[in-house]
Amino acid sequence: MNIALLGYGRMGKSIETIALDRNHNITLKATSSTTTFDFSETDVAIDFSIPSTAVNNIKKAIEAGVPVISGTTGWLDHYDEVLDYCKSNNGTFLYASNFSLGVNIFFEINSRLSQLMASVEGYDTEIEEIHHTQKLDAPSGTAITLAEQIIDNTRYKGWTLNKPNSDELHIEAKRIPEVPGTHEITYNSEIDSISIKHTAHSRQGFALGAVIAAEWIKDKKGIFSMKDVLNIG
Ligand SMILES: NC(=O)C1=CN([C@@H]2O[C@H](COP(=O)(O)OP(=O)(O)OC[C@H]3O[C@@H](n4cnc5c(N)ncnc54)[C@H](OP(=O)(O)O)[C@@H]3O)[C@@H](O)[C@H]2O)C=CC1
Ligand SMILES: O=C(O)C1=N[C@H](C(=O)O)C[C@H](O)C1
Repeated sequence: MNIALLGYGRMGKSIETIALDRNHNITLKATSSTTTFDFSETDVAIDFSIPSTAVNNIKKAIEAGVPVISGTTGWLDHYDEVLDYCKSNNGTFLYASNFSLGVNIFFEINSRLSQLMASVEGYDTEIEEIHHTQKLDAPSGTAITLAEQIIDNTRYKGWTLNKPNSDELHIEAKRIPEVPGTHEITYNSEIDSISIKHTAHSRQGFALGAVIAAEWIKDKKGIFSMKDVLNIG
């Protein structure tokens, strides 16, 4: 399979290593200085770029008739616009805030735990995410997905990075050098605490998940999620 990498930073390079190991070819390595995207030999585009350029990258791939998967975070205010663009161009698109198998299992656990906690009184919930200091967005896309699951199932009406009101779920975003990505959800009461935590030890899981998603989506049409790829949940 021929893969175009839209973004050739930490993730783009990790994806390249795994894609080559799995006998794929890289046809484009786009960075901030790339002026033209040549998709003529491309089967699937993988976007891991920066929040301000992700929408444009995704639309360019869709316009060229190339299925595109995006792991870039921090652009979700434009998510519906991208879905509309994909539908009106009969394109193929998949976004995941986190491509690792472990985190996608963690999403299922988080959803179930929040359903259980919904009927129990006396607990306050908090999410903590820790990432490397180069990360441009806060909170992480993964923390937003986790928060949305909790909000869907419990008394919380929204999330905040600031001091929360009683109906707001607090997300604490910490930046520490070299941390690939850690997410912890804690339910605290006077009596006890319940925590679940996912710790990425490297970027390998994110990159492998992205390549598996690209292999899966290659000849498909429509809008998909990692639940479709991994057949979980
Ligand atoms: N969903 C998931 O599983 C994961 C998501 N992420 C997300 O992926 C994104 C990328 O992360 P990471 O690789 O660490 O970031 P990096 O900063 O290492 O890489 C970003 C890349 O995007 C490039 N870029 C900037 N502007 C453009 C443009 N106009 N067109 C194409 N490429 C461009 C940069 O080019 P240049 O080098 O010239 O600046 C760089 O190569 C982030 O949003 C991060 O949150 C990260 C890990 C996992
Ligand atoms: O920027 C990162 O590095 C990561 N970003 C994603 C996010 O925002 O959730 C996924 C992962 O945690 C690493």
